Amino acid sequence: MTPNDRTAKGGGSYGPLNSPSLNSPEHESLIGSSRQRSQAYGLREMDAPDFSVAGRGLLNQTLEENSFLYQHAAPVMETLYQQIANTQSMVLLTTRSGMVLHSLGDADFLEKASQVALAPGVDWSEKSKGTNAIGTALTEEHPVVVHGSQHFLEANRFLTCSCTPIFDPYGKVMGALDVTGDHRSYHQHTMALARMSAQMIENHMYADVFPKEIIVRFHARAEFLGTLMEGIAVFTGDGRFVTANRSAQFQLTLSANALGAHTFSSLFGVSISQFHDRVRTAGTRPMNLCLHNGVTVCCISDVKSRMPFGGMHFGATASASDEPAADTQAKAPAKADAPSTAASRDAQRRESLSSLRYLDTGDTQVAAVIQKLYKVRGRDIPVMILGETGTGKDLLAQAIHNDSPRAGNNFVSVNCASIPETLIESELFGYEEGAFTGAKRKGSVGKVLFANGGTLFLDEIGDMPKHLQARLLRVLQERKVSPLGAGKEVEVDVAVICATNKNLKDMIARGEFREDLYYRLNGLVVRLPALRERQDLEVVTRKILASVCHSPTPIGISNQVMNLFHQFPWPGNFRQLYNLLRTAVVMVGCNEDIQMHHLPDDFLEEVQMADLVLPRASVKQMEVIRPAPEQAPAMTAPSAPPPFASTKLENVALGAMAQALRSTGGNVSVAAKMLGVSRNTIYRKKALLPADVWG
Ligand SMILES: Nc1ncnc2c1ncn2[C@@H]1O[C@H](COP(=O)(O)OP(=O)(O)OP(=O)(O)O)[C@@H](O)[C@H]1O
Repeated sequence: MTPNDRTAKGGGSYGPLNSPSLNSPEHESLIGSSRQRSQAYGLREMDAPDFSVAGRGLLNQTLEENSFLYQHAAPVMETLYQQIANTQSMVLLTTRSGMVLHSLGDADFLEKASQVALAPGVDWSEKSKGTNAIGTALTEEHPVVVHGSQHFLEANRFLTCSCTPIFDPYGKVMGALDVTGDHRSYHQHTMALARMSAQMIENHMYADVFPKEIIVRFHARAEFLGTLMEGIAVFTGDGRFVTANRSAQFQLTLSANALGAHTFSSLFGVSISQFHDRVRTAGTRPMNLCLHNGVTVCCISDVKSRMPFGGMHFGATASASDEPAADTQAKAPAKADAPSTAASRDAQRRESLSSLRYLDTGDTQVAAVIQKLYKVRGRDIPVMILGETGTGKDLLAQAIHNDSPRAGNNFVSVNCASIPETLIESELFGYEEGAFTGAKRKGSVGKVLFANGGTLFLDEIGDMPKHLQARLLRVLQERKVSPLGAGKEVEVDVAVICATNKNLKDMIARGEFREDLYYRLNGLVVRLPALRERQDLEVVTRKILASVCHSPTPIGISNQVMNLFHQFPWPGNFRQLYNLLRTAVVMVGCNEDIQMHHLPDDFLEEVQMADLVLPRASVKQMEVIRPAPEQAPAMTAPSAPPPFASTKLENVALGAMAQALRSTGGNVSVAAKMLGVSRNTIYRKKALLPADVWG
């Protein structure tokens, strides 16, 4: 379904999708169709609900697959929950198939909800539970309230549920957000709250789904920018329409399908390069643009820079995919503004962008690299960055650019390994209109010219085909480019940074890399240390954690895990650490410290294969369960469990929870206090605990 279809289903409203009001004819017909489907699935009203919970492996896998959804939804769920706290309700997040991923709720109500298995790992699709808000909203791809007796299964009729699908920026359902409560506590505003929360999640996703594209946020009234009402439209670097949210479609008075035929300039009346200039001048202030339909809107755009730890800030950055079509570029592409304004802008930008200073987090090798780079700053000396995969070469290149006087112009990154060999020439050097059959109608300026005035970053330079190495060398020596089929040369002024994890000298010896190009590129050679060599592992771990966990309380990491991190060889370097922490944060839910059992099994397998042994002392420091000293129940304490057996640790944790619950007659609040964990931690494991623990 496209956003356009959603518009049709939403009855023409471009605000939050409306659900048909309770007991209206539309609502009754929707419930009626759902009941028919429930019967067709072979369900009977008096059936006991299917309580089965996905096994731990499947739940973990599902969490991992849905980690993007979870990360965006979890903080919004917290806010939503705060608004409905103490109303005998809970908030649930599900996958698009209806499996519950995460739940937050009032302790009393959670007890009741657990009786009908409203818990992570349980399937609430229509097929499994018949008419219910989650299953029905997902089937209808529309917000739905299912109240009391409208539930198909008798067992669920004490509930009132308001659920709305969550759509990805392309209009595909990716999950659902549900508020469920006791049917006596039904409130008509609950659905609106749920829908607004879902819209908040949807709007927040744009920046992460489109890290390289141009995102324009606009509204006729400046005060609506940054709110749920703002229009969001996404364009490629050369101005092609990608997608837009419902508000944008409404303001542009065009459906998503119709928008597909438009470009940035046909909708906003200015070319992308003019727009960039205006963004630079306006800074973070909204600027006025006139839409194609004559409506004037206030607009902001974050033309982005790739930041370490996932941050995004204002800046002029282009990546390999941001190449402008030749028609939007002047013959000599964008130069820096006048030096005086450029200087003050650069100063501001340096504060906000990924900068060398930002990468200096306490490792002496990195500090030495940064010192060297400061010395050549602004000298246009070619920099060659060496380092294993994932050590941050790309990030360093970006920081060098952002800290240079060229920061006001484009940073163009070309991954020589990922462009097909047949395309690399035209991608780099551009082509003239009609240069070859099938070429874009207007031709293309190519990455090198697009970087004019800025920085060209040649990543994986060792993978550049030999015949193109000669052409690149000529460009670097003569500072001129001749696009394919152009028959003329265009002057170009770029700073060049290249990176590789190959040994270029060996390649030269084997005749695979040109020696003359090597010496042209290696003005200053710097090597980024592997993560296992760095002394600032703890600092970077905490920084990454802060960036991947959006919880107001910083997430911690247990000593045991940190000890393991210190011993692990990190073959994938930062990339591996980043992905690992992102997954662990999903497992831990931003409320506790990361423990061994939150680490993914494949990582623990790697650990075992690397034959690492943790000191026994660190095993004893295990903080999975931290009982209050005086009240510690006689639990199956982990005197010395095998270091990396995550399942065993999980069992220890479950054993402790079971004992604590038994000793408190099933009182979750007291048990949680005894164990030093949150109530939600226990509820999350509820399905894995034996039935007799509940008193
Ligand atoms: N100093 C750092 N602190 C935190 N995260 C970092 C750091 N350096 C890199 N990263 C993160 O690690 C990942 C890989 O970084 P990057 O792409 O710069 O590495 P690379 O050396 O260019 O990798 P490759 O050789 O595979 O292209 C990115 O997600 C990046 O944000």
